[in-house]
This record gives sequence, C-alpha cells and structure tokens, in this order.
Amino acid sequence: MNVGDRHFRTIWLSDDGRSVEIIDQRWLPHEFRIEKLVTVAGIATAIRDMWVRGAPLIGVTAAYGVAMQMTDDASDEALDTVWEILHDTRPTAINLRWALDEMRRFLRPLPLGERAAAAYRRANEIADEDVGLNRAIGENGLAIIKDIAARKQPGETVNILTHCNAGWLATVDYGTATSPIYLAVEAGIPVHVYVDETRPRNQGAQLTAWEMAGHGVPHTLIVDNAGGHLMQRGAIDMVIVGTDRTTADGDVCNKIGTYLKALAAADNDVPFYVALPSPTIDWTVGDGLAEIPIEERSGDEVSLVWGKTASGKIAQVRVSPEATPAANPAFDVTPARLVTGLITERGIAKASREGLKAMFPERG
Ligand SMILES: CSC[C@@H](O)[C@@H](O)C(=O)COP(=O)(O)O
Repeated sequence: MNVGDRHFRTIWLSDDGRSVEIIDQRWLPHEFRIEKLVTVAGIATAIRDMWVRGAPLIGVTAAYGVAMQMTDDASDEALDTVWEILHDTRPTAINLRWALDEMRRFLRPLPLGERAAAAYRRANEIADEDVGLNRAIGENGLAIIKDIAARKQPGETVNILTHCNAGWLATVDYGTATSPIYLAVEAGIPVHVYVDETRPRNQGAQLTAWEMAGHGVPHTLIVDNAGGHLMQRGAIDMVIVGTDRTTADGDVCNKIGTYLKALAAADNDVPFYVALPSPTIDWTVGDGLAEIPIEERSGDEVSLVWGKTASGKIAQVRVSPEATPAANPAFDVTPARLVTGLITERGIAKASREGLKAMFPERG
C-alpha cells in the first residue's frame, strides 16, 4: 500500500540480493523507519521483538531467514537448525510453521549448491502469493460489505469494527481484515471503521489507525471495552478480524480480546467475520482452546506503554505501581459457534469442519 505517494510492501529483498528490508513497526505511527536484516539472528530478533508482526508477515520473514541461512550453510543440518531457531520465536501464529515447513519441503530434495538461489526464489514467491491471497480475500469480503450497504439507505455508511492490526502491516500487502475495507473504499461504498486500540501493545491505535489515516478511510479509535456498548446501540454493522491460527473445526485464535468482541457480537446479532489466507488454517488441530499454544509475553507490555511525549520524543511510561505484577496472554480463542463466516481466498466458508472441507476439498 502507499505511504505518502510511494508504494511499499512490508518486506522486500535488498539490492544485494541477500538481506531483506522491513518496515520497522516498533516506531509507528510516530516514525516511519526501514530496517535492514542481514543475519538469521537478526531475523529471529525482528520476529520475536515484533519489529515485524502479524501472522502472514511473520511467515514470510521466516522464509527469508531460511534463505539467508542457505547462503552460509546449505546442509540438511543447517536447514533443521534454522527451522528450530525461527520456529522458537513466536508460538501462536501457524503461518510461521507453515512457511518454515514449506521452505524445508522445497529445499530438501535439491543439491546443496542449488539451495541458496532456490530458497530466495521460493521466499519471493511466498511473499508474492501472500499479496494474491489477500487481494482475493478482499474481493470475497467486499461482497459482504456490498450486501450490507444494499440493505441500507443509499449513501448510508457501513460501520465496521476491527481488532488488533490485520492490515497490510500484518501481511506483505493489503492485509486480511482490511483488504475488503480498502476495496470497499475503492468501490465508493461509504464505510467507517471503529478501531479497537488493542491493549497491551496497541496495534489498533498505532498501526491500524495509521493505515486507515494513510488511506483516507474514515475511522474512529475506541478503547477495547467500548465495542459491546456500540453494538448494543446498533452502531456496528459487522466485525472483521484476522487470525493467527484457525483450526480444522473453525475455532479462531486471534489477538487477546477478540473472544469478547465475538461474544458481544453474538448477543447483539452483529455478524462476526474472520478474514484469513489458507496458510493460517492449522489442519492438524481441531479444538482451539485445548490445542493452540497461547503466547505469554512480558508483563512489562501491560505495565509500560510506548507513546510520543509533548516534546516529540518516543518514550515509555509506567501505568501501574512498580510492585504490581502483570500477566500478558497475547491471544485468545473464539469458538467456531460465534463466527459468522471465514473469509478465505476461495470464498466465505462456514466456521466448521464441513465448511472448511467444502472450501478446501484437497485437505479433506
Ligand atoms: C493478518 S494478521 C492476523 C493476526 O495476526 C492479527 O490479528 C494479530 O493478532 C497479530 O498479532 P501480533 O501479536 O501483533 O503479531
């Protein structure tokens, strides 16, 4: 998507053909910084410390990490080691394991001397494929927005609530949950987005709001607890969120707080949609609550908040007593029964084993 009048993806291969450049998301919305990652250790740090984040982007970044490793040592042992190092960075988003498995599957049969070049080719392809998947999700989700708009008075706004950042910053381009929104704006449908701030790391306030502002999408930032209130008053027409892992039974794991939004949506008959590319489906898991590992991040992310001071410095402030411990589960699981539909690249699937199997028969 554009930043100013220049098009950016969130990650791209450097001119040296070996390192990668990323938009360093730690500084947004205050500063737009690009960082060069030149080692596997650097890639691991960027994923773990969330310079890049969002399930699809984590996967693509890891794919480039495997490629980097292949230029140093293309042996089977090195391939297994880099798989482990990168897999250990974040536990919940399945796209990470998907991309690492895909790179290993692709590289294993190749002679050692061909692996580095082939790995960069495949990593580039995975990045390009992500853009195509997200564009298709956008088109399928656009049909839902059009449908809601058609049931309103001409010119009346479609109000959409979203949680966390499932925007272009969480992918290579377009985003998942935001892709239908961008296409709706392009199609001239009046939309307005309620952006959950998404404590503790504020991906909504810092990233989704920045995206919306950058693309002229009418939006309003709300605290995480406001969604239920707005739904009770009929102010929300639909919820669209992303996901870090959706099970074969249709349970949806996403940023902490998503489950509460789904409960409020169900209680108020607000359709609750989840946008996801197929690499986000974990076909090996059925019961999300029992089987998905939930990342526990540092309590400091709850106690200390980043922002910009009046003097323009980016700084952290403490919001709780020094002595108060904080817990920080980063994701939760929304049971399939609360999900209206899964917006995939192939169409809208029912959030159920049957629904997903019908959409992806080859996985059945
Ligand atoms: C298209 S991204 C979908 C999810 O990855 C997104 O909603 C999310 O939960 C991101 O979590 P994060 O911890 O910021 O990586």
